[in-house]
Amino acid sequence: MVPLARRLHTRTRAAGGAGALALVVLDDVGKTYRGRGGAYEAVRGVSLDLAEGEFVCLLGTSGCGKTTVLNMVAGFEAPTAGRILLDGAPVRGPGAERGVVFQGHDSLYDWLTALDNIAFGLRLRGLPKRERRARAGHFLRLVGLDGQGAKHPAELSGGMKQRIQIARALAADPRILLMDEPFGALDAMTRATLQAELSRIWAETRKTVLFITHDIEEAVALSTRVAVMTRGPGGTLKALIPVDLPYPRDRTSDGFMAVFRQVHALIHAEIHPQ
Ligand SMILES: Nc1ncnc2c1ncn2[C@@H]1O[C@H](COP(=O)(O)OP(=O)(O)OP(=O)(O)O)[C@@H](O)[C@H]1O
Repeated sequence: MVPLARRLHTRTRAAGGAGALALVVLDDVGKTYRGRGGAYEAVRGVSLDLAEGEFVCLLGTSGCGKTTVLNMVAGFEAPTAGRILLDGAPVRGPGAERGVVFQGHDSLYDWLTALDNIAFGLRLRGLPKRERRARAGHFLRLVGLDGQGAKHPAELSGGMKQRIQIARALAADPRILLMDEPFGALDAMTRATLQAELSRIWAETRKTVLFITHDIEEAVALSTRVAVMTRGPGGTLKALIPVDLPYPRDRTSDGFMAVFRQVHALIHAEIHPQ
C-alpha cells in the first residue's frame, strides 16, 4: 500500500499545487455534532490541500459547514471522520503557526490600546518589551493605522477594529491565517477597502490564507482558488475554482465577470436545487 504522505503529495501535484507538498491537508474530513438533540452531520468528506502561500476562500450558503471546517483546521474542533494534517502531522489542537481572525471585533481587549492589543500575544511568547512595541508598530502601519496606536477599542470604528485583529494575528507571525468572515459585519465601502488592504498585505507577507465568506465577489476578488461547498447538512466540497487573474483585481474585467458567473451558477444551484 502507498504510504498516506506519498498519496497526499501525489494528489497535491495532480491538483496543480506547483509540485509542492501541501502545508495543510484535509483528507476526507467529516464532522458530526452530538448533543442532547441527537446527532447532526455538519460536514462530510471534505478533501482539500492548501499549498504554502495560497489564498483559498471557502464559499457556501449559510449553515453549510464553513466555520466547522475552519474550526477543525484551527484545532478548536476535532474531526469525527478523516484527518487534517499540518506539514504532514495530524492537527491535535490550536497552535501558534495558525492565526485566527473572527467576524466582529469582540475579541479585542477593551482596556488595552490598539498597539497593546497587537502586542499582547507577543508578551505571552516572552518577547522583550521594546521588541514587542516595535513589532506591533510595524503591523499597525501595515494595516494602515499609523498614529492610531494609543486609542482604545471604544474609540475605533468597526473597520479599524477589524484591522487591529488582522495586525494582531499577523504580529504573531503565523504560517497560516484562518479568517472567518472577517469583513462580514462591515459596510460595503469599508469592506471593499479592507479587501484591497488584505490583498496587499497577503502579497507582501505571502501567508497561506483560508478565508470564509458567503460573498461571491469577495471570494473572486481575493483568492487564488475558490472552494465552493454544497449546502448542509453534510456540507462537502462541490468545486475548486482557480482564479487566475492578476492582483489588484479589476472587478469589471471580463475575466473577473467570467469567474464570478461560474461561481454564482454553482452557488445558485445550491440555493435553488432542481
Ligand atoms: N457545536 C455545535 N453543535 C451542534 N451543531 C452545530 C454546532 N456548530 C455548528 N453546528 C451546526 O452545523 C451546521 C454548520 O454550521 P457552521 O457554523 O459550520 O456553518 P457556516 O457555513 O459557517 O454557516 P454561516 O455562514 O451561517 O456562519 C449548522 O447547521 C449548525 O447549526
